[in-house]
Amino acid sequence: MGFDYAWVHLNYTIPPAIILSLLYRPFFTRIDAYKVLFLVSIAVIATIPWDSYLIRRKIWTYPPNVIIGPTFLAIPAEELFFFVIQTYNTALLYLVLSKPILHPNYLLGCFPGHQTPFKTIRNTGQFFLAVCILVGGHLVRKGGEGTYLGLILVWAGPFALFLWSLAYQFLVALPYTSTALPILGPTLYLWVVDTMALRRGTWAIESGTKLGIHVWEGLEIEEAVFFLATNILVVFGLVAFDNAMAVLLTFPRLFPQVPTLPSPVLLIEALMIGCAKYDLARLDAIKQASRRLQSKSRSFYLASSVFTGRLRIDLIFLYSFCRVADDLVDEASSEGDAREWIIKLTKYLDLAYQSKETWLITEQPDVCSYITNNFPESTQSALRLLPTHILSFGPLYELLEGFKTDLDFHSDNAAKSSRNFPISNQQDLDRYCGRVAGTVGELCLELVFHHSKSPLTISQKENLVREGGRMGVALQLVNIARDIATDAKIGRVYIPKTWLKAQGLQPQDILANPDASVTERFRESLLKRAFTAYLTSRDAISQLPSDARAPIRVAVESYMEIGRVLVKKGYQVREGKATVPRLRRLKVAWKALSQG
Ligand SMILES: CC(C)=CCC/C(C)=C/CC/C(C)=C/CC/C(C)=C/[C@@H]1[C@@H](COP(=O)(O)OP(=O)(O)O)[C@]1(C)CC/C=C(\C)CC/C=C(\C)CCC=C(C)C
Repeated sequence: MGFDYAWVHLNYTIPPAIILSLLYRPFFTRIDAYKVLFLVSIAVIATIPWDSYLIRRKIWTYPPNVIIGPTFLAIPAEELFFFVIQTYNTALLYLVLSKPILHPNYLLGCFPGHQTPFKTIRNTGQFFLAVCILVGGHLVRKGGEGTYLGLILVWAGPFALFLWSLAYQFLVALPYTSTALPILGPTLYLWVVDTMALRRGTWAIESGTKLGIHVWEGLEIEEAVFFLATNILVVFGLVAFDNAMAVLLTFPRLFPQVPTLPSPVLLIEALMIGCAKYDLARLDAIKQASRRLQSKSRSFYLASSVFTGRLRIDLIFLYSFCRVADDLVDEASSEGDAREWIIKLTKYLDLAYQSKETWLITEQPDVCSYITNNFPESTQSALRLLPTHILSFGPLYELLEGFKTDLDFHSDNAAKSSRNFPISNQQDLDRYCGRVAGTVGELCLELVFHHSKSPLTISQKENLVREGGRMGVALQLVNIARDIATDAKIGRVYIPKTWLKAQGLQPQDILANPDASVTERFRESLLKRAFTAYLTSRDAISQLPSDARAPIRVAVESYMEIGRVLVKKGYQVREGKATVPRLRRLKVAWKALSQG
């Protein structure tokens, strides 16, 4: 009896497991737990017979003085633990690195011209893996020095071939950070650990069944291939799982109901569905919407990565619609054009909500053709994919009312001196914020309620919607406080005239000198109101369904952090706007998630 093998675990495999677990703990979802458990079970079941065979054939051995003692089918307990911990570590590293990824973005539809290169890649991979299996079989049959390598190839090859055939397209499309990195990182680490274990004599590879080739001094080629192959299998398994989930979540027409933890049969079914069945318009809309989110809002992009399932996709669609509508109005070449956009958007909502039976805009030909004929190409998918079957129309019309206030600042023919300033008093400010952002809070919550499994009573929902609306106001006040100078450049002053008058000022004074020291006083007042609203509504978040609680907290906190940065001053400015540094944003998200 000895503790050498246990010592390897204590020093080299358990510490990374603890570090990764602590790092990922706030992000860990039920589906993650399912994925890891699934992978670990398969790894253990698939490795036991193979490993047992190798030990019985004395291809590798454990001196009795390095293991504690208990064995299963000749495999020491420490070795069994190795299967679990290695799979766990590689899986967690994959999860950490894949967290920001929106997997539907990497699904590829059957576009003419796209398939040929992918088929070539698939065939090349299949050919390579088939050759590995055949070479492995040959080496095993021949016996002697190639036996160990042969046994690795015939064992790992078929699993790799199976997973590659199912998920090759995803494996190729995903960024290297979530494929190559979680394979190569742990592989290199285990090569180093293995070298040390072999040198210490914790385990020994018997001569006669190994090639005697070393990758570096002390690392046998077979050991190197073994660790590379096992990490490839773990990552291929996880990628195949995510590929299946992406198909299940992206296409509600193909899979109307997706259980939180889909069965292996359903996962395989999703992987077997040919891309010819994919809804290409929906796929393209998801890609466009997530690109829009990524490029336009750092806070909500970060927050979106912690939402899961179809709620994440629908929130991105909602963001995309809000952003497109806001930009159409804000970036119109004249006030008249902007008003024209609001009329068109109103007509679009009228059409989308006139029929109660159809559940998706994409299935309403009159709405689709209205969109095609009246909106720029780049905005059309955002309008078509707004989940109107889940959202009530009231907040959407209100949002457009809010945009009208923005236009009331302008008057094409008016001289600068006779500009209009519609925010006369605090009530006007509250009404405006409620319209452009309170509504967004309400809409977000409607999506949360729809996608959540936990039941809430009508009065609980009403209370949450009220608080969500208030939280939206808080965020908008932060937005206004941040953008005083950029808004002034386009002739807008959201500081109520009554506040200005109390300081002997008029909106024109802000336009003339938005960076004057007195502006700071108004910024402080706006932030004070923002934080009062935020503190009033913050506790309501803990009454949200458990799966949405932490992600909503991240969305709110990462935006409110802009307010905290503004309060402290000395902030970074990007494109004229105060920003929260990336690391600080990540810390905020991590802290918000840790609150559960
Ligand atoms: C995670 C995710 C994808 C969330 C999407 C949230 C969403 C749909 C935002 C819409 C944003 C938008 C473009 C709205 C148009 C009107 C507008 C400009 C509103 C301002 C947003 C700022 O967005 P922007 O892209 O300009 O960001 P930058 O300033 O450039 O960084 C607003 C400040 C409003 C945002 C308001 C909300 C997101 C509502 C918040 C409330 C909740 C989430 C509910 C909280 C629940 C309880 C119970 C308290």
